[in-house]
Amino acid sequence: MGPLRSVVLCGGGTGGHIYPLLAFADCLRRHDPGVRITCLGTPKGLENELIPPAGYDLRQIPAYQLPRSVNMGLVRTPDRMWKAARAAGKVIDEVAADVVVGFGGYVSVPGYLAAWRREMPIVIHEVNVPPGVANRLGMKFTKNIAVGFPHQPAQAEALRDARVVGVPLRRGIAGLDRFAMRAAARAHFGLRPDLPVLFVAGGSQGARSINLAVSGAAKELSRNGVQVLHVMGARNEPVPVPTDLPVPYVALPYLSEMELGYAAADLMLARGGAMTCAEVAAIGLPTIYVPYPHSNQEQKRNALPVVEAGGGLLVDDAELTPDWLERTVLPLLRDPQRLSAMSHAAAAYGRRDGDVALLNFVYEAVAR
Ligand SMILES: CC(=O)N[C@H]1[C@@H](OP(=O)(O)OP(=O)(O)OC[C@H]2O[C@@H](n3ccc(=O)[nH]c3=O)[C@H](O)[C@@H]2O)O[C@H](CO)[C@@H](O)[C@@H]1O
Repeated sequence: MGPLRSVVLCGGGTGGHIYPLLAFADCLRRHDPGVRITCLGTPKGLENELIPPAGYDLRQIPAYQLPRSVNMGLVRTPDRMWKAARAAGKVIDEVAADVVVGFGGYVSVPGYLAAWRREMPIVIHEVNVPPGVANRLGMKFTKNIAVGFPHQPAQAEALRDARVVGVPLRRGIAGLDRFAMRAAARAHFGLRPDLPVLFVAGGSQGARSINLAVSGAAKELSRNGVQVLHVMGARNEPVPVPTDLPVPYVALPYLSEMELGYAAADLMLARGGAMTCAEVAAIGLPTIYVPYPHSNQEQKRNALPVVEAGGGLLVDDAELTPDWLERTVLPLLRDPQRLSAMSHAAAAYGRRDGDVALLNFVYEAVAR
């Protein structure tokens, strides 16, 4: 029996907040099979599609509008947020939670408020380099703040007391030996074992500008012996790819087993979502980052540190053209030493043990 009997987890809205929650829940269950795990969600959030199928109890609380700024949120906390907080409190009481662990997204604020009112431990985990509004609100109520990556000077004040624990990753990715898995992964996708592979994935939704640039470069890449594994995004209109290519170009709408894509690849082309940054860094996969140009440059700020550490390259969305890709990808894939140096730099920046490090942090917070 571990030190915890019951834990309430909250995080929702986008996958970026739910995936680390699930990886953490799995870790908790592995280490402490007797602990009761309850998750909070709102009726329409993506959490409804991801959490129950993973085998965790999801309780609904009412949705409300998250204030745009942290100060506004505290000064004029809307009635609907308190209503949601009361509903979160009911769940916390019913399951006799020892701690609330939040991963951000609007569903976590009612959890933080309810736990604060009960003077019980709150732990916040932030995946993005710049913390989101929900977590910044929560940070007013606790000093138990864990972050996925070292913070940057701009966040020094908000994250003064934060501990860097890494990002909880799915076991299939955290435990991946991509070189040992390479041949099997390439065979799985019908790729040739002997030619380099560029793996393209634009985050959980896909990215149209990336799709267009890569399909535009398809002929030239293929003529130079580069195979492409391209996840276009389930919600994106598929971009046509030339059919008469001399080497395989495999296009998919979505890939549930991302570890197979990572294992097949020599080089990745990706957005800068926090989970993607954490995953490719942890497994040491050299990556060209094309951050989503909006949302307050959040993705650029996620990708920049690993790029500055030598783990990849960064290109602005507007500059990603087929021509840029050909000029960058072809020489890189012909330079195994450079790829290997990037791989080592990425792996030194990333970490695979974020789930266990966060669990230890939670144990400490509860014991305090
Ligand atoms: C446009 C936008 O606002 N994006 C945000 C969103 O990113 P978004 O959710 O798009 O991207 P992330 O990179 O954080 O996460 C994507 C996750 O989906 C998985 N995956 C992806 C494609 C696929 O086919 N199969 C699959 O399993 C990846 O392995 C990864 O675990 O949340 C992130 C975390 O808060 C933020 O950093 C991003 O800025």
